Amino acid sequence: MALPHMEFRAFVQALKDDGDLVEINEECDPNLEVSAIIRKVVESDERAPLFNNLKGQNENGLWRILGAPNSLRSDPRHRYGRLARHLNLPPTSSMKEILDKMVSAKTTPPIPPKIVETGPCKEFRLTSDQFDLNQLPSPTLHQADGGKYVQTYGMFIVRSPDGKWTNWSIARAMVHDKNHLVGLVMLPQHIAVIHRMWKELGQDMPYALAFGVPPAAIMAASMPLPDGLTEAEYIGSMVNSPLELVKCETIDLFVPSTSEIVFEGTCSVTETATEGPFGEMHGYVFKGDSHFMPVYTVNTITHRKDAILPVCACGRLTDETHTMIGPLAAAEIGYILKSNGLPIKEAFSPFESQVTWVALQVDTEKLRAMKTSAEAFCRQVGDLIFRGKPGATIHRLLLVGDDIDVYDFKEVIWAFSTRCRPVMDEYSYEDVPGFPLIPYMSHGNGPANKGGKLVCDCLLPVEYTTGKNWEAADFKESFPPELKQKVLDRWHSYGF
Ligand SMILES: Cc1cc2c3c(c1C)C(C)(C)C[C@@H](C(=O)Cc1ccccc1)N3c1c([nH]c(=O)[nH]c1=O)N2C[C@H](O)[C@H](O)[C@H](O)COP(=O)(O)O
Ligand SMILES: [K+]
Repeated sequence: MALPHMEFRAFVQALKDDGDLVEINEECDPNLEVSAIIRKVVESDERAPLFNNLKGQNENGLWRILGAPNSLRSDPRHRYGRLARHLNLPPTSSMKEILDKMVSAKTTPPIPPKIVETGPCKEFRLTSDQFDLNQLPSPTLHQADGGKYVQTYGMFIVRSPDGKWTNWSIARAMVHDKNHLVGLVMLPQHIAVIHRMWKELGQDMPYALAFGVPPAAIMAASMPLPDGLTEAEYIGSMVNSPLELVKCETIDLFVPSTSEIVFEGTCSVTETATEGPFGEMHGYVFKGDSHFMPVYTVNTITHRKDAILPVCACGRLTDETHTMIGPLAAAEIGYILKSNGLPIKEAFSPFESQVTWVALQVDTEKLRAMKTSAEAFCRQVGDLIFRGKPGATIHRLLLVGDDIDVYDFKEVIWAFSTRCRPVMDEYSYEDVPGFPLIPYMSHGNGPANKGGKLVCDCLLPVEYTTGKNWEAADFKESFPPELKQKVLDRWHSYGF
């Protein structure tokens, strides 16, 4: 068996070996029961549920469901263990180590994928008359959802008409009828950019939707990597070995050969249908909140025996939309700022902000050398991020000093609450694209797709000029080292 980051089934085995999997063999109903269990799991950082016995499974075991594929573990020492297993990192890895790994391939040469003749994803093949997406165990995730969201953790594979750019990304899709999906295709996402290219040609866009892909691939699929970059090559470089891809049956695209399930077909550039409502990443489902989105025809399904469909039952904290979308955008944002010469050390999207914020740790010594003003610096950061794609889902950028650990929300909210004077230290952006999924945008008082963004300066004025002129009134900073050591050494003998 391959390594966990390179084959989904090996990844599931690794979770089992880690004691991070609960196999449920009694029959479960994909209509809400499965998702209710997953929601309870992700709201308590419980072990990932593998549903082996779903109502509606077909004679070849199509399909089982793995819930919470990339959510959190309750043991603080292994908090991000599931994410670490996606990248062949130790389960004790920190979010910093995980995100550093995701940007590590920025400076190494791409490694193109290797095409293989066949693979496990070809074990079974169903033509469109041999399956009905409503009969297969497509899950309904929230009672107010507009349909069965079968696609929440699969990977869309689409290619520009000139064949130069193959984009891998996660975008949701629900069952429309026995052979059709309808899915969210929304700018500035690359799937929408490429969809438009085909639309201009007047041709439907060929797509593959691969479920249960190599975990390292799904991480890159969820990251806003640069326009034109082919994720397969980036991932190859990141894991330092070529991904193995196999040709689709009916279209000229390639999928990871060990994928659990592959849908193949075309995405219409003319036909739309109602998509949503959907219990979304910010934790809300608004009744009747549906939009017209493109229709995907599913021509063929190929799959492994007893294939596993990974499912993200998203909503309130903490599921894959929080552990991946915000942090991976933060990683790209941090990289962009650094490569533009700005003195940024770390970038993270706090879960507690429902991943609508990114906190940026500033190297204030380098900042002081810039002899810049707060306004100029904040505008430089805001212009670079809010006018670009990686910042699309982020509505607040918080600039914090060297003493603040951006991976620790208690630190971030302390700096924000005490060092950022409301309004005066905040720089607004009303003329940039907004993220319409956030309720104060979609159901708020202003335009849903424009503005509502801030750069919040949580650096005190001295941090721009002469440096930190305070001591934190806490154990760490308000006592001499030898006294602190004495207290620590005697802590138990005091009686604590
Ligand atoms: C991990 C995850 C990620 C997304 C989504 C979900 C999960 C689990 C689900 C399916 C659960 C929810 C869904 C959303 O409803 C959340 C969302 C996020 C961002 C934009 C729109 C919707 N979604 C999604 C998403 N991108 C979207 O274009 N429609 C999507 O449907 N994303 C984010 C998307 O993958 C990232 O932005 C990538 O950078 C996209 O790749 P590039 O275009 O940059 O190459
Ligand atoms: K991507």
